[in-house]
Amino acid sequence: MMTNMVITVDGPSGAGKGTLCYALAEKLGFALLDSGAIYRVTALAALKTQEQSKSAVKLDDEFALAELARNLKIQFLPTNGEVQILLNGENVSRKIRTQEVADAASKIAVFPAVRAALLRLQQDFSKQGKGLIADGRDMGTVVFPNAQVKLFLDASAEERAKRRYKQLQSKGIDGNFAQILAEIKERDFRDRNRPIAPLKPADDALLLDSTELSIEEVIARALKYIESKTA
Ligand SMILES: Nc1ncnc2c1ncn2[C@@H]1O[C@H](COP(=O)(O)OP(=O)(O)OP(=O)(O)O)[C@@H](O)[C@H]1O
Ligand SMILES: Nc1ccn([C@@H]2O[C@H](COP(=O)(O)O)[C@@H](O)[C@H]2O)c(=O)n1
Repeated sequence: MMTNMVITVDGPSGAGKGTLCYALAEKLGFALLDSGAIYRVTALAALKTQEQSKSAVKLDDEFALAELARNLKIQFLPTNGEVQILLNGENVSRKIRTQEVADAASKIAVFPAVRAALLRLQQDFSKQGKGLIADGRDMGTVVFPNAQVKLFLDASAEERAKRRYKQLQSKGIDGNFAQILAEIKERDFRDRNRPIAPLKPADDALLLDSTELSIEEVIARALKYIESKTA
């Protein structure tokens, strides 16, 4: 495998991108970019300014959000097989996973100035002297258009909501299935219909529908495709 190889994995929320990307990074010894986490941290930073009443950055203020994104003090710290995410030195790895932050992330992600402010930060992940697995919505279309391998992982909204529901249950949280499904559909709609970098497969991406596939089957198919592209 080439040391500067980039493999992109795009798709909607809950399709299993994070699970697949983590497995691929482990298997191939590649670095990992969780671009959704970057949008989530930016959203959290904006929400935090609203807790302090002065200079609050609103979620519809494109240019204040972009300024915030440009000055983001974000760190990714590999710790015991996981990556801790720090914002201004504070570990926000758990805080960014709430539904409130997910929603806020998808609202601020519609703005071109915010996306432009975060572009270089994401592209720099490919400069670590090893291959990169990039997880997101526009990895294959905008951030790494020249990636050697592109995957688009999908699943029905109902299946993705079931997965989220189970995931919450496994953490002892009693979710509401109808509400989870509605939130997934709402985020899908925003991500797919925004004018800039909408969620869609790159022309040269392999489409993988995981609705009927186990995690192991998805990983096996992805690896087979990567091998076929790099042989
Ligand atoms: N093929 C699969 N079959 C069943 N469950 C799956 C499958 N792939 C992933 N899961 C489970 O679905 C849940 C969501 O997966 P994951 O977090 O990888 O999705 P995602 O696409 O990264 O979502 P997001 O974009 O919102 O971060 C996890 O609990 C994961 O274990
Ligand atoms: N490349 C990306 C990645 C994410 N987003 C937006 O962030 C939201 C949260 O992403 P998760 O993958 O962590 O769920 C997502 O709904 C998108 O709106 C993006 O625009 N581009």
